[in-house]
Amino acid sequence: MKNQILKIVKIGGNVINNEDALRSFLKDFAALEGPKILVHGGGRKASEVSAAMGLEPKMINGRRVTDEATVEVVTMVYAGLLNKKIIANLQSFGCNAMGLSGADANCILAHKRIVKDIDYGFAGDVDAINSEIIGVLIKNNVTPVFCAITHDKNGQLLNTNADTIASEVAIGMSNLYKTELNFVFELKGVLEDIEDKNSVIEQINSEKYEQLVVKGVIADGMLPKMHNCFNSLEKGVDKVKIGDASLVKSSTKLYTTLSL
Ligand SMILES: Nc1ncnc2c1ncn2[C@@H]1O[C@H](COP(=O)(O)OP(=O)(O)O)[C@@H](O)[C@H]1O
Ligand SMILES: CC(=O)N[C@@H](CCC(=O)OP(=O)(O)O)C(=O)O
Repeated sequence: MKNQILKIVKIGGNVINNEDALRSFLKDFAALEGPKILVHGGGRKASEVSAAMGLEPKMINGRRVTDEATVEVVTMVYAGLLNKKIIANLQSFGCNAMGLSGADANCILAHKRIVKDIDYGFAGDVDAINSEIIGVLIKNNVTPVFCAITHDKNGQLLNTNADTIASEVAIGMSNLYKTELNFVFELKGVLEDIEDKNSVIEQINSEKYEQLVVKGVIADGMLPKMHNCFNSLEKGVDKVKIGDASLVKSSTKLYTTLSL
């Protein structure tokens, strides 16, 4: 099967929060030929729902501090509302999708994120991807759709950055398939100047990446996204691209390609 290309596409919270943009993206994703996996975030919606419930959203270095009440909210938002809404839309476009958290069929095993001096609470770092069971779904023409929830096999659900899930799933699946990872967000790619939406940097290798970080061109959510891109290339993913929703239709030539 190593001659087949598996596409892993990740969509972020800003696309998900726009009803029309989401539906249009899902229509294009459904039409994508060949084996594919969708990974979705939803950070914006989770922050809105948390705030409405009187919980103040708190992010550190692009990751959500997830206390006991917040892990319940993110599970309801990611694994419930958003995942099922996405599945229903994909079904409407003829794509036989199945919505999954990392706990379902033990697809994504994680452990509580431990970082010196920062308590992220119930945030998870990925340990293992069950490529065998995911492969069985794909071979049976079922498209897996993962949300940003994993588990630790001791009954604890964990909130895991959706970019990290996408890159770990791509790495895990590269023992079975050639893998291409696409990060879809609201901009056309990684920008040289954040104020100029067309200033897309078309090629970034690891050397250029370091220069861009030092110059302060890459910041906020783009920092963990790029880190995940290079991590996946180092661990066997064949191709990584960052761009807007037209990336999936291959109707644009303007996007960022990452290389080592
Ligand atoms: N050089 C850059 N090019 C593009 N986006 C950048 C750059 N530096 C920082 N960003 C920020 O990173 C954000 C993308 O990260 P994030 O919000 O985590 O994406 P997602 O929508 O996939 O969750 C962009 O919305 C933008 O504000
Ligand atoms: C631990 C952690 O930070 N989890 C993320 C998961 C969702 C996500 O990554 O959503 P976007 O892709 O829309 O940003 C969060 O709760 O925001």
